[in-house]
Amino acid sequence: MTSIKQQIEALSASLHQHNINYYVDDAPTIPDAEYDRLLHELKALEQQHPEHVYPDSPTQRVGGMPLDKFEQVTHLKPMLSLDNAFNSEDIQSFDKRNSDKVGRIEYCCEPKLDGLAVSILYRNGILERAATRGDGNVGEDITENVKTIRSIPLRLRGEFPDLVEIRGEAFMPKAAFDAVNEAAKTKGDKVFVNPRNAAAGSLRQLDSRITASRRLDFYAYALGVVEPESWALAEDHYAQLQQLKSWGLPVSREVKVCPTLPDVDAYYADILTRRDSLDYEIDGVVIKTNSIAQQQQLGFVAKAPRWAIAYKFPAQEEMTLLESVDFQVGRTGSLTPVARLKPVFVGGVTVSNATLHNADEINRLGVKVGDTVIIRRAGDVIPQVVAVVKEKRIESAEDIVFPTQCPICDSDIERVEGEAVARCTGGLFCGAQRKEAIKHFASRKAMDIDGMGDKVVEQLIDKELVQTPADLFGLSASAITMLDRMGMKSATNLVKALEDAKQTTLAKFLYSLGIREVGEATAANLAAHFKNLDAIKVANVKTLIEVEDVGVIVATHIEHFFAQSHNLEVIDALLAAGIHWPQIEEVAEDAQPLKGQTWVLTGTLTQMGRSDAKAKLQLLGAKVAGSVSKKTDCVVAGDAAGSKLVKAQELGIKILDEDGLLAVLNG
Ligand SMILES: NC(=O)c1ccc[n+]([C@@H]2O[C@H](COP(=O)([O-])OP(=O)(O)OC[C@H]3O[C@@H](n4cnc5c(N)ncnc54)[C@H](O)[C@@H]3O)[C@@H](O)[C@H]2O)c1
Ligand SMILES: [Zn+2]
Repeated sequence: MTSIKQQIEALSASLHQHNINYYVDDAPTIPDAEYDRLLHELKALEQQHPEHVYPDSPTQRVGGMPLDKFEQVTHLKPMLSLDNAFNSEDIQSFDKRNSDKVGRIEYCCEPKLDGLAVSILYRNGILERAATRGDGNVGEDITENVKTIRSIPLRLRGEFPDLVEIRGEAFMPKAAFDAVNEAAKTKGDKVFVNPRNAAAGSLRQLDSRITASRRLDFYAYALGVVEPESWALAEDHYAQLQQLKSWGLPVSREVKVCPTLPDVDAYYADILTRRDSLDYEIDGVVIKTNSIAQQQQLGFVAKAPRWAIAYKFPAQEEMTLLESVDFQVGRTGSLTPVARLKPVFVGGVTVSNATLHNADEINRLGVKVGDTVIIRRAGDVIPQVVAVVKEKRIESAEDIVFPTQCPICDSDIERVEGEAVARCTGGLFCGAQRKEAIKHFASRKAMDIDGMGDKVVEQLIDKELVQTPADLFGLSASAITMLDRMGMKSATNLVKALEDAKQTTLAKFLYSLGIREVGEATAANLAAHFKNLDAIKVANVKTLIEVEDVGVIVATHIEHFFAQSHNLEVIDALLAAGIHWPQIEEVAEDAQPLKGQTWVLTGTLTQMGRSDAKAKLQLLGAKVAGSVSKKTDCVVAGDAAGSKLVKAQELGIKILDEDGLLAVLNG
C-alpha cells in the first residue's frame, strides 16, 4: 500500500507536470475537468492530513511559471487565482462564510473570460509595461506583444493617477481561434486545443508580428497598484470599472451589480444560456464582493482572494474512451470515420459519437481504437476529438483502418492522391448516394426529365418506388399518383417526359451518370474522343488522359467508376429501358474547321453556358484556353467582358461577339 505521503507526492508531481504543459508550453495533455478532479483529490487529502501540506503544493501556489526567454517582471502586488464553485450551494456557503464576517454583501458579477491574465502599467497615462501573471509573483515582460492588441490604449484619456496598474484578461475571440487553427491545419502546423491556449501561445511569442496577426482582444477587470495612494478611486468595484472605462480601457458590457444571491443565480443562468452566442469563450462567471472596504476586510488565502469566487460552467472538454470507429457514407459517397465513444457528459449533454473527419485528421491526431481522447463540445458545433491523452494509451490500442469496400453497397472505396476524402465509387447503385445520384440524373443539363424535381425524386426513394436511375423508366402513372400532390394528369405527363428523355446524346448520358469531377464539358470531350460508350467503359487512365482537359485525377475517377460491376449493371438496365443516342460519326479532318486554333471565351454568354460553348468549339477542333496570348486565334467576348477583351484588342486578335460565335457553331 502506498502511504498518504506517497499519494500526496505523486498527485503533486502529476499536477506540477500538468501545470508546465498548460502554463509554460500552452499545450495541456488532459482536459481541465480532469485537472480539476486531480486538484480536488489533492485538496481533500491535504485537508485530512494537514501535516502533509507543503508550501510548494499545487494547492498553495498559482500554477504558472515565467519563461526565461522573456525578461522577468516582479509584480508590485501579487496576481492571484480564484477559488472555484460548481453549483448554487457552493455560492451560498461562500456568501455565508463571508457575510458572517462583514455583514450583508452586494456582489458584482462578470463573465469569466477564458484567456490569460495580463497586468498593464501606465505611467503618466502612457503604457509602460505589460506582463503575464506567471507564478503570481514574477511574470513575463510581454509589452511589445500587448501593444499589438488594438483595444488596449497606448495612452489613457481624461483624469488618471500618475501610476496605475490595470489587470484584465487577454483572450482570442472564437472567430480568430477558428481562423488560426484552420490556417495551421492547412500548413500542417500545430493546432491549438482551445481559444485559451491559443491566446496564451499567441501572447507569449518572441516575434510580436505573430501576436499582431492573431487578433487578440482584452477586457479590464481590476486595478492593481495605484499611485499616489490618495488618488480618488471609486469605493466599489463596479464604479472602479466605470473609471477604467472613462480612461479608455475596454470593459465587458456584461458586468452587472447583483444586490442579492438570487440575482447572482439569475445572472449565472442568463449568461449560461447566452454562452454560445458570445463572440468569445467564457468558462463561468466571477462573483466579486462589490464594496472595496469589505474586500479589504475579507483579504486573501494562499493563492486567491476570499472576497471573490469563480462560478464555473459545465466543462466543454472531457476525456473518454474511444471504443470503436464506424464509417458513414455521405450522400455524395464521401466516407467519414465516426468515433464511437464511451458516453461522456460534456458541454451540457451526453456525447457518444464524434466525427474524425478523414484520414488526414486521424493521422494528425495520431489516434487509435482503445485510446483515451479529449472530446470538445462547444455550443451547437458537433463534438470533436481534439487530442489523444497519450499517457493513457494502452498496449492493445489498434490503428484505425479504412475499409476497402463501401459498408453500404460493397463497391470499391477510392482515395485519390492529394485528396483528403475517401469515397465510395458505386455512385449509381449505392444506397447512401441514391437521392443525389437520381436528382442529378434527372436534372436539366443531364437527362432533362421534365417534372422530375428534387421533391419528386425524394418521395420516389422514400416510398421505395425507385432504387436506381433505371427504375425510373419502369414507373407507371398509377404508381406515380402515390406521391403528394400528384394527380393522374401530372403523373401521365411525367411518364411521357420519361419516355421523351430516353432520346439523348452520349455526352448528356455520360454527364448524367454523376461520375466524380465529370462535368458537362468533360462529358462532351469524352464523347467526342471515344465516340461510343463501350470504348469509355474499357478505357484506362493512360488512354483517358489523352482526352482534352482530362487529368490523372479525373481519369482515375472515371476508371474506378466503370470498374464497379454494380454501376455497369445499372447502365445496362438503362440501355435495356430504351435510352439511346445518335451514333457519333467519325469526324473527318475537314469536319473540324477549327483544328489547330486556340480560342478564348470571356464575359457572359446569354444564349448558352460557357461550358456548352467550350464543348461545341472543341467538337469543331478548337483548343479553348483560359488566357489571351499572342498564340490566341480568336476571342469570344460576351457581356461585360473585361481585361481579356482589352488584351485581345491590344494584340490585334480577332474578336467575335456571341452572335458571331453562333454563326461559327452553326456552320
Ligand atoms: N488541463 C491542464 O492540464 C491544466 C493545468 C493547469 C491548469 N488548468 C486549468 O486552469 C484553470 C486554473 O487556472 P488559474 O489558476 O489560472 O485560474 P482560473 O482560470 O480558474 O481563474 C483565475 C483567472 O480567471 C481569470 N479571469 C477571467 N475573467 C475574470 C474576471 N472577470 N475577473 C477576475 N479574473 C478573471 C483571470 O485570468 C484569473 O487569473 C482551471 O480551469 C484548470 O483546470 C488546466
Ligand atoms: Zn457505396
